[in-house]
Amino acid sequence: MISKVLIANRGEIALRVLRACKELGIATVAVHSTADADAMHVRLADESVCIGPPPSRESYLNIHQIVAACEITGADAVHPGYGFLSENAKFAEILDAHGITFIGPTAEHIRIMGDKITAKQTAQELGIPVVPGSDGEVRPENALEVARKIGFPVLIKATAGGGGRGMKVARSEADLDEAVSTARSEALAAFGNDAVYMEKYLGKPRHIEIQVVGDGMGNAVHLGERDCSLQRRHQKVWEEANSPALNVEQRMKIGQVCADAMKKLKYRGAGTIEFLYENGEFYFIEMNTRLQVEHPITEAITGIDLVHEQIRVASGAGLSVTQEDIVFSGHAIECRINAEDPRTFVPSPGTITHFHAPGGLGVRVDSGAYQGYKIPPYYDSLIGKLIVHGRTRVECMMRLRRVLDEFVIDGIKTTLPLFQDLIGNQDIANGDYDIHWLENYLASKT
Ligand SMILES: Nc1ncc2cc(-c3cccc4ccccc34)c(N3CC[C@@H](N)C3)nc2n1
Ligand SMILES: [Ca+2]
Repeated sequence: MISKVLIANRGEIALRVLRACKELGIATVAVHSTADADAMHVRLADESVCIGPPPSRESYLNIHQIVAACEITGADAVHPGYGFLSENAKFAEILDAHGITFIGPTAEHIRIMGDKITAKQTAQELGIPVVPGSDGEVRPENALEVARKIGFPVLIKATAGGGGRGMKVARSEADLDEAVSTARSEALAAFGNDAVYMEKYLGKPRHIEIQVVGDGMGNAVHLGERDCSLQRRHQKVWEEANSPALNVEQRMKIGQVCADAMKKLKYRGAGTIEFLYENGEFYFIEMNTRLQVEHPITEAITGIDLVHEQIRVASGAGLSVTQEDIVFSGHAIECRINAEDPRTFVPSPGTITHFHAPGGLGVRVDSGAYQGYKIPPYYDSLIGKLIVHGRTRVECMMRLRRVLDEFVIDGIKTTLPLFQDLIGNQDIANGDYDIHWLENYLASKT
């Protein structure tokens, strides 16, 4: 059984993990940089340890400091949150070597899914539908042959990439050589690994991901999908559960395919299987071996606390639910609130002079912000997540409209006005959008 969890993260997700630990009666250790000393989760934690100066690589990414903080406090488990070290196989291995429980998948599974070529090969072996493409790495000498087999347009992706980093489109044979050599050199520069692979480029897909949880012993469940198509420069802005594009049959089918795959893999912990969805077909692109920012909308429609499940599984207690126990109820939408200008998206750090979170039935605000809190400029600009649930998408949208007008954050600029704009848009009301919709919409407004 786990007795003390060190939360190796900051901001809203650190508070989120702390809340789950407290509900389970588990002691909490917060770690923070000097810039986050007055963060909400540091105040609420049973203990806190300063692990370094503001730069992430000297604090939240500093494995030695985090392991030292475990030794000092006697923490017997670490929750990595998302980002930072959450998908760092070496970190998981080092914790294992110290006898400290890593609340997440095995280092082996983190590694397999972190390499996008092995991730795709593994997905295919497990019966998950994938995007047509190269079976493994492509090199300059075989790129043309592979592209002709796939058919243009093709997309070149870095195997060490993910989240949209290191991708190049080639629309014809004339573009191919340059696309491949540019992708390889950028991948080498960004990830220290120049291996690239090739896929059929899908023009107007939605981005739909399936939440799964496994107990590491061959049991696994799916918790439905999240539609994350509304993105800007690979930063998700607005996410929904369910997807407006799927019906119950499709949901159950792709969910079961993913759950069965996780059983075969004996996957341990929470995970997200990412698909592109186009013309009624699902195409696997990546798997994330971490809890994701947008997990609360899945919690809203299932009533299941995903961090509780992660901790249960890590402690060997197994899943608290079987697939039959899971009921999907209603619709949820998450709006990511960033300390950014709502039109230019330029970061807007500073001190919050007024903070009034909305409330009422079906309203959740996950944020570590408060009146007088100073947003540091060193980290990403997410300051909170607004999650709204309703019995139907229409009711959810009506509630979201009311809530957006109630939310007060003064002293800095935020992206709240963007959502007040989107909530009145006909395409959004109809759920009629793909991965390019938001960037096209924003471009049409300038
Ligand atoms: N074969 C093929 N065709 C089109 C694609 C288009 C994207 C993509 C491109 C641009 C924005 C996106 C937003 C959400 C999901 C995917 C994208 C894409 N991504 C971007 C991030 C990473 N998850 C994979 N892969 C693609 N793969
Ligand atoms: Ca990913």
